[in-house]
Amino acid sequence: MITFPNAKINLGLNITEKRPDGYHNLETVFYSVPLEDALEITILNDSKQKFALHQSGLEISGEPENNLVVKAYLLLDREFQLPPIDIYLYKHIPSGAGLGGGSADAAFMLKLLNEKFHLHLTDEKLEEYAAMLGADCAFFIKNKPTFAEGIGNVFSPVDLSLKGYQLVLVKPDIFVSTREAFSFIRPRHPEHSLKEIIKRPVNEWKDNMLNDFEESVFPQYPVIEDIKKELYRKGAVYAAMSGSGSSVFGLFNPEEEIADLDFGQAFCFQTKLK
Ligand SMILES: C[C@@](CO)(OP(=O)(O)O)[C@H](O)COP(=O)(O)OP(=O)(O)OC[C@H]1O[C@@H](n2ccc(N)nc2=O)[C@H](O)[C@@H]1O
Ligand SMILES: Nc1ncnc2c1ncn2[C@@H]1O[C@H](COP(=O)(O)OP(=O)(O)O)[C@@H](O)[C@H]1O
Repeated sequence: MITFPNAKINLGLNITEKRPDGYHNLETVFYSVPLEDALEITILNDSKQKFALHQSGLEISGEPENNLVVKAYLLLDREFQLPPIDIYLYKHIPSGAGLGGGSADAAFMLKLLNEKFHLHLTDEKLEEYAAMLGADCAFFIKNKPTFAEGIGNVFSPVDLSLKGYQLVLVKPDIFVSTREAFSFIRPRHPEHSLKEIIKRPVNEWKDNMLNDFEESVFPQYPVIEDIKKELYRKGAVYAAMSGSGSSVFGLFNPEEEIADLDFGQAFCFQTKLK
């Protein structure tokens, strides 16, 4: 059985408070985009091992045991004693990009196991498991436009469609650690809630919607800011860093002719949103 975990972008991100547990409260809107990994599982007949992870595509740092798809499998295996499986992961979503690729893989693995092994878990239950694997992981269970608050795990639906807009995603060869990006932030409450700003027309977002991580990440990596400026020069109606970086996305009007994009060696993905 195969599935295609997709990336997300953050439309606005305000870091409002540091909590006693070291985590931060934030406000953001998660929006799914069709940049996808491929994830397949088959039953493993060699019962000496619980799982075998076969990885291809972009490299993922760390040991297989720390891969979030494995953590997702082991989490459900503890509860439901699942058969051993082969896991095939084709990685296309860059890591350390603020695109939630690892979190998407984990959430899609939970959904895949639920379906393959007829576990009958509801979306709400799957969200509970996903939240144990990463702060933004649960978003990918329903995978619909979502306003997130708390540590990024308290959700409400957002009535928003960017259908028809052209998306350009650029990821320079820079890995931003989410943990490190948080450590440079001075949290503050925004003047206007993102919940209100997101309801305004896309062409008003530029002057109103902020990603607070830009303030801490841009001075450290000016290349990332340059990409954002270039996207605006090319006619983006809105451009911003996604999550804690290092990817930057631009939204272009449906009829806009985007000319001569050249981001050198950076990973670049372009699509019309559906
Ligand atoms: C902040 C966001 C916004 O989208 O960044 P991106 O990962 O997308 O860049 C996400 O919510 C991130 O979610 P996720 O990447 O799952 O975070 P986790 O693995 O749970 O946390 C990584 C580290 O970031 C810090 N962290 C994370 C979330 C949060 N609300 N406050 C924090 O301070 C903690 O130091 C934690 O150890
Ligand atoms: N399946 C996976 N895909 C990507 N990264 C993974 C995966 N499993 C574990 N990781 C680890 O998670 C970290 C963050 O990856 P990812 O969630 O893709 O980035 P981001 O938090 O920037 O959206 C990486 O450093 C990587 O080592």
